[in-house]
Parts: sequence; C-alpha cells; structure tokens
Amino acid sequence: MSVFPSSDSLATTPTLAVLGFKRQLVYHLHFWAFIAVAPLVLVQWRQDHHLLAMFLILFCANAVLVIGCLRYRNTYFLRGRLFPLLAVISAVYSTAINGHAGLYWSYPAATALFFLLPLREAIGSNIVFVITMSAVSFMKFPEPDFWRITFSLGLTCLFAMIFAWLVGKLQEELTRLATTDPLTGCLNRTQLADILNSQIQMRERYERVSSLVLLDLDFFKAINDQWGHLAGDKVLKEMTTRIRKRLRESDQLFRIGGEEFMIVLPETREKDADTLAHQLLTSISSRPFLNDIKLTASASVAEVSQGETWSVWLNRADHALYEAKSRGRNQVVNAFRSRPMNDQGPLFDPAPG
Ligand SMILES: Nc1nc2c(ncn2[C@@H]2O[C@H](COP(=O)(O)OP(=O)(O)OP(=O)(O)O)[C@@H](O)[C@H]2O)c(=O)[nH]1
Repeated sequence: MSVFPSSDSLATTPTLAVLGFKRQLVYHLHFWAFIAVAPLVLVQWRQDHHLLAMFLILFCANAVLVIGCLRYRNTYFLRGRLFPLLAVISAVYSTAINGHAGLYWSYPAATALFFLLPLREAIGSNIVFVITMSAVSFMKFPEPDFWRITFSLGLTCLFAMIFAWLVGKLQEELTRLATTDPLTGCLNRTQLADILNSQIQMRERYERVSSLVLLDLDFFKAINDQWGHLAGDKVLKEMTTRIRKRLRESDQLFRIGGEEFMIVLPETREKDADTLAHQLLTSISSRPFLNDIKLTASASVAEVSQGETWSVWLNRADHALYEAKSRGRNQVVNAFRSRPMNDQGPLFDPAPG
C-alpha cells in the first residue's frame, strides 16, 4: 500500500514517479529503523550505556522528524543526512563497547547508506565506515574475527553499492524511455507542462523571456502515401537532425504530434525565435530529404507573456501555426502576446513573418 497515495500512485510524470519512489524508500527505512532501534534505547540505558542510549534517542528522534515532515509537510528533513551519520556512529560505538552484539548492526547500517545518500557520498562514507569498523574489530576481537568482519562487511557494502548503482541506472533509463520519442529521440509530451512552466517562472521571477516555435511538415500524409510509411519515418528522423543542428544546448526539442515539433528557446526574444524559425524552414525546403523527397514546413513563434499559463502560451502558438497553414503553408506566423479578456484584437501578427 502506498504511503503517499495522492502523489505516488497517481504520478502523472516520470519525474514525479521517481520522486514518489524515493519518498517511499526514505519513509519505510526510517519507519522500520525506528521500530527496530526504539527498544534498544531502553536496553542500553539499563546496561548503563548512557552515551550509546543518547545516540539511539537522537536516531529515533530524527526518524520521527523525517517521517512527520515527509507525511505532513512533504519536505525531507535535513535531506536524510542524520540517519546514516547516527547509524554509523552508533554501530561503531556499540561494537566498541558491546562486541559482537553491536557488530551485527553495522550490516544494516552499511546497506542503508546506499539507499539514503547519493552514490558517491555513500561510497565515501562506507569506505570510512569499513575502515573504522576494521580498526575497532582489530582492537576488540581475535585476528581471525577481524578478517572475517572486514571482508564480510566489505562484501555487504559492495553488493549494496552494485544494487544501488543498477537501480539508479534503471531509473535513468526508464525515465529516458518514458520522456522521449523512440523514433526521433526528441522529448515527448510528458515533460511539456513542466518545461513550459519552468520558463514561465523564469519570466515571472527574473524577467527572463523565453519563446517557443511550433513546426509542422506540410502535406506529410502525401509523403507517406507516395513513398511509404518507412520512408516517412526516415524523413522525420532526418528532419530532427536538421533541426538539432540549428539549436543551442539549452534549447529543447519536442515531438508533440506525428509531424509536429515544438522547440522551447530559453532566454530568447520573439525576434530571435522568428529568425531561427525562418532558418529551420529554409533548411527543410532547400534540400530534398532522402535525396528525393521535397518538403516544406509551416511554423509559428510565440514569446511567453506575463501572467499567462503554459496552456495559453501553447494555444497561442497553436493558433498561429493554424494560421500559417491556412495562409498557404511554408511560412512563419508570429503569435501576438496574450490580450486582456475584453480586447478583441487579432491573435496573430497580420504581416506574414
Ligand atoms: N511515417 C510516419 N508518419 C506519421 C507518423 N505519425 C503520424 N504520421 C502521419 O502524418 C500524417 C499527418 O497527416 P495530416 O495531419 O493530414 O497532415 P499533413 O498531411 O502534413 O497536412 P498539413 O499538416 O495540413 O500540411 C498522417 O498521414 C499520419 O499517418 C510517424 O511516426 N511516422
């Protein structure tokens, strides 16, 4: 059963799904660690191990805070750094004063580091942890035990590291598959709202203006009909390559429909976006695709206006693209800025781009 039903089981984007997975992991680790460690506070206190009991109380208090913040405020208390730190200190100290009874706790502690910390940090912390545990076991146990402890703990860390690394890679790969179009490698619609929203925030907070370009191939159906669907696919790939050649690294290219593309241009005014759109149309129409197929495209340009939502922004661009098609295709139309509700002025720049 999900701990955060509203945000996790109904995640609408891969990014939200990954965040939900991480929150569930952190929540369960802290919850079950609390259940396991809380009784030990009493045991250690009764055995007059007051310092260790204090560490364990801190550990439990941190677990309660993390669980509470995650559940009720949706924040990550101290980014989970205290759990590994206290777990490691408690395990080392407990081994030093309790011998084997403390040593057993070092194995779950070492594993937890890989689930709570970024991989590099977890590797670094575990190296320090294994070395410290080895030093303590060297002083505390006979030599054969020292070797057994060092190797078994090292192996546990290695297995946990491999697992965490592979889960991270799998996560990246699944996110990539879920957010990109397999034919062209462009972003698909899943990230569209997030990326447009981030540009809107840049406009609202820092007055940094972004623009978007919509680009749609003209009469693409005829290409499929005449040359076949496979050739159509190759045209779409080549088209993507041609577009990419003209983009900056920070620009983002989406395929939002069969033969419709969207380019988000951060920190770009409408004038510059318009120049780019014209260059793109030229690069499409000036050279045949697959050596034989002549094509043109229509495009629209829209600079983000103050106070508008991403869907209004995109809608303006969409209307302008429709206008470019109805004016005869192979041209760029600039969408006018958002108007106040009672303004009945035109949606498009009356002069074709
Ligand atoms: N080869 C190929 N064709 C696709 C793909 N996705 C959509 N299409 C085709 O793209 C064509 C789009 O046709 P329309 O929407 O009529 O647009 P159009 O023919 O380009 O006409 P205008 O946009 O009005 O200029 C359809 O024939 C779709 O089958 C794809 O992934 N590969």
